[in-house]
Amino acid sequence: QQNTSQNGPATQKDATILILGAGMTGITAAKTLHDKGYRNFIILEGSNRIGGRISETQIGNYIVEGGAAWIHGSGTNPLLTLAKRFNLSYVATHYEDYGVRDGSGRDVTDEFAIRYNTSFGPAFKYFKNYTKESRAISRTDFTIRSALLMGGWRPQSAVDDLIEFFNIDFSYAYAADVVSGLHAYIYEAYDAYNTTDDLTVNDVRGYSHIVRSLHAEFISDGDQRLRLNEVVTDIEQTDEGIVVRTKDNVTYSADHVLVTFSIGVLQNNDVRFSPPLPAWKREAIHQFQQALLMHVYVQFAEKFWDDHEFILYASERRNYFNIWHNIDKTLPGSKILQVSVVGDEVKRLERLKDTEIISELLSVLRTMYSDRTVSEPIAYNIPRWYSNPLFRGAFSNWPPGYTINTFSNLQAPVGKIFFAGEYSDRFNYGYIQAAYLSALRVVDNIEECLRKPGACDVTTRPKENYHECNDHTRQMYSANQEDEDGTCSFDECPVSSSSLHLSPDFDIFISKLVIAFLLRCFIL
Ligand SMILES: Cc1cc2nc3c(=O)[nH]c(=O)nc-3n(C[C@H](O)[C@H](O)[C@H](O)COP(=O)(O)OP(=O)(O)OC[C@H]3O[C@@H](n4cnc5c(N)ncnc54)[C@H](O)[C@@H]3O)c2cc1C
Repeated sequence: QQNTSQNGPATQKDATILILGAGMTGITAAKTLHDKGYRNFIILEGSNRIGGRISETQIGNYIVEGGAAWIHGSGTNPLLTLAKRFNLSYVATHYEDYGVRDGSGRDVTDEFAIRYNTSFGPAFKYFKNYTKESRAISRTDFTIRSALLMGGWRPQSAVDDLIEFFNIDFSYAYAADVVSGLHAYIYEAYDAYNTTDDLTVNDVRGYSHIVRSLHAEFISDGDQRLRLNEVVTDIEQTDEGIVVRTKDNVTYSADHVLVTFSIGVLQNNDVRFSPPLPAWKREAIHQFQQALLMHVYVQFAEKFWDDHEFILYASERRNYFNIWHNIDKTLPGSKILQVSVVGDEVKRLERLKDTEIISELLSVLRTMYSDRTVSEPIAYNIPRWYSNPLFRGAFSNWPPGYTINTFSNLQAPVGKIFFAGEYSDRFNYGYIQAAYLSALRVVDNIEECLRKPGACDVTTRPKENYHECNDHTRQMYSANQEDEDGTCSFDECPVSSSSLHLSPDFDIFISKLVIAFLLRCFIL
């Protein structure tokens, strides 16, 4: 491959590995490669900074988080370990400290608490148990909505809608109807971290201080291996290697490429692959979900709102400035409110002018506080992630019916093009710890490739028929091979009769057939 880079080192290829994207995934991957002794990499980042969707922004004299704002899960969460290592400042999030107002400005906090305790809370518990049980016996997928319904939750009022929105939509940025119940692993991840707590970041250096600190541990300022403002447009893979082209028509050549762009960027075809990605990979990418979330920050001269950490608005219009986070609690004296919306409402708002958005949210605040004076804000900040071609949304979500097999395809490399990012960690997808963990996983895979030249030359579809390994699946299928990630592959043998249950006679017939088939498998 000819070296056509304008400013690359004078080697046959510009680098052994090109890392595309300098968010948490890209920087963690580069640091891990560095620590393992692989130093011949180049990081290409489209924006003028590192950190990606971890991005602080200024409002008045305060620094707030336009993207990720929470450490989801304390305890042994590896993200918290990083936060502690780099002295990031954060405070506990008190979701239980809330007040609720309705569309007439009435305080309906008690009604909210009663409905939560008597109906939503038990149904939510039911859903979590049902999920665990369903995995243990390999049930097919279901939506969070169906599990909540089975648990007895039937929202009937604006207050009920708000309870659900605060507990489901505010986490997933999708409604319960379109989130996989079977693959809602985050609660188990919390269990594994031995925590139920979230932490709000309130560091003047911004949450991205963690990414910058990781970066500073292995690369010094001015090191040419990090190239900012390089928007990748094309990735071409040939037998000789991989060539990456940028918007400014600069090309970089390498043996391996790690793509860390968001699932939204990949879905939007912002980057062309040549040859095109195989169908199994495109299917895996396009069927996953990119959730939309927008945090708007407004600062006022005087604090007029209730003294709770969360101020909730029970509106007849769901997902319309319902969740207000009182930043005055996390940045005392700031007189800042953060309001969050998700989904299609984000698309609508991102198309409006800032002043139009502020005017809408002010009218909501004036409805909630009809008895008080709500003056114009003195400052505001409105991050737009959905319309930014480098992000195309906030974080990933696992849709109902999306299988573990397809998820394996989502993680899998295509030849020597590797993929990682917050969407590609099975148990923490969506969160920053997922970005971090996915980088560690993918570096192991790249290293295997580097150690055994030729091992990754062929583009193969990953194994079929993945199921979670447990006693039930072992009984249902014959040949199995347990993988490190806890999945089993059952490549050849059929489902046993126990799952069919048509009639006793038919069951016996099928059993005989299965035994004959298993014997054949065994002999072969
Ligand atoms: C509003 C919002 C709120 C969130 N809240 C939380 C939270 O509270 N807690 C939490 O844990 N997570 C949260 N997240 C998710 C979290 O930010 C992500 O999971 C994580 O930062 C993703 O890191 P990444 O490196 O995988 O991807 P990214 O950060 O997206 O990094 C990918 C990089 O690739 C670059 N790039 C994209 N396209 C190109 C191109 N064509 N050429 C070159 N470079 C390109 C981008 O500029 C970016 O820097 C939130 C995200 C948003 C947007």
